[in-house]
Amino acid sequence: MQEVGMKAAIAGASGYAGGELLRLLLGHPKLQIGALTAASSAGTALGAHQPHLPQLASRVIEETSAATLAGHDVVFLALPHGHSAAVAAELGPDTIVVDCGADHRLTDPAAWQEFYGGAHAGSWPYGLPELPGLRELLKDATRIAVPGCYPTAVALALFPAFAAGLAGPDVVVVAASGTSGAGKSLKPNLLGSEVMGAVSAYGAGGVHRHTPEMEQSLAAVAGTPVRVSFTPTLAPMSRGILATCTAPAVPGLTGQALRAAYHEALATEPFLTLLPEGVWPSTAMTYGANTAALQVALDERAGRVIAVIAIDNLTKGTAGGAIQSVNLALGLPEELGLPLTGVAP
Ligand SMILES: NC(=O)C1=CN([C@@H]2O[C@H](COP(=O)(O)OP(=O)(O)OC[C@H]3O[C@@H](n4cnc5c(N)ncnc54)[C@H](OP(=O)(O)O)[C@@H]3O)[C@@H](O)[C@H]2O)C=CC1
Ligand SMILES: CC(=O)N[C@@H](CCC(=O)OP(=O)(O)O)C(=O)O
Repeated sequence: MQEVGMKAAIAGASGYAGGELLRLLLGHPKLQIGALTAASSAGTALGAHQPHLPQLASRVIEETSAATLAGHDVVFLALPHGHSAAVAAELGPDTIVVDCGADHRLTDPAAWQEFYGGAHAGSWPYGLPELPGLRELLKDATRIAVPGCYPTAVALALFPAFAAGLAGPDVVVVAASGTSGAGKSLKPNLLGSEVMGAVSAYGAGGVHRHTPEMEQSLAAVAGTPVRVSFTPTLAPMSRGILATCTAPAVPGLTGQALRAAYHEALATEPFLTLLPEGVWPSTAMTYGANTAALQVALDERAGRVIAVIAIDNLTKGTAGGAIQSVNLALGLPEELGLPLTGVAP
């Protein structure tokens, strides 16, 4: 694979995920920014949509088509669900195609049908290198399915417990997300006056489309089916996810053994941090960084493992995670061009 002067196109360049891809790619030493494409904003300057990226302000957005995306080493698709498969099918097998949407994440067509509906496009290597076995799979991959933002948080929070056989398959997750998780288009529950000054639940009762994706990842680690009860909430912030994930503790588990398992699983992971004992994750710790901040505890009274994680939904939860997987696929250092530090306070 060529290593210098590689070009990346971004489809969906006017959106939130596209904007975060561009922000990170501007600092990537091996990937140059090629075509920028979208839909209704085609023909307009990027500066009208991503004013925080002045270096690219005069670049003109093109229509999303096989022709505009051709001739790139990497194509990032940051399009609404259901729009990636047709575009990807027209791109050559040597192009690395990265789907930031959901189209290629689920391996089970029945789960796709239940939660998304319509034809299942098939599954691609899942872009979460930290999960057992996936880092190897992503090396030399030419098609990559970027995980959903909530499923990224939940899989990273619980994989150490499942990999060590310390948790049972009855998972409960309550997670708060910033509003950028919903994309740029206007939605009634996302108007400023609905969001400011309030945290609200939505998509509860087993209906959120990220549920089967969480179950798929955790089952692969556990080697047994896993059930997830997931309740998302919206928090009055633009970015960030804070997920509290719990699962039954295996009999006899001690807090010390649980912590040791997390310590071991995370020790060599460049983007994952087990916080010092007593320090709990906050979304501020990972703002704009491709990192995850974790804490774990054993609730002895309830007999449950409690794992809390913070990520930035647009960075580790989408664009940063996507570039991390592309680095692997290109044989580059996994951390290349990716921020490892948050912003404080
Ligand atoms: N936001 C997040 O935290 C996360 C997002 N994702 C996924 O990334 C993808 C993009 O999300 P996000 O950036 O938030 O969404 P936005 O709504 O912010 O942006 C959508 C982008 O897609 C373009 N677009 C819309 N319809 C079409 C079409 N028919 N053909 C080509 N381009 C089109 C839009 O262009 P135009 O402006 O011209 O209409 C825009 O650039 C989605 O699949 C989303 O689920 C994944 C993980 C997290
Ligand atoms: C806050 C908010 O609305 N979040 C979105 C999920 C974020 C997202 O982009 O989902 P994908 O990764 O599947 O694209 C939601 O709950 O539908």
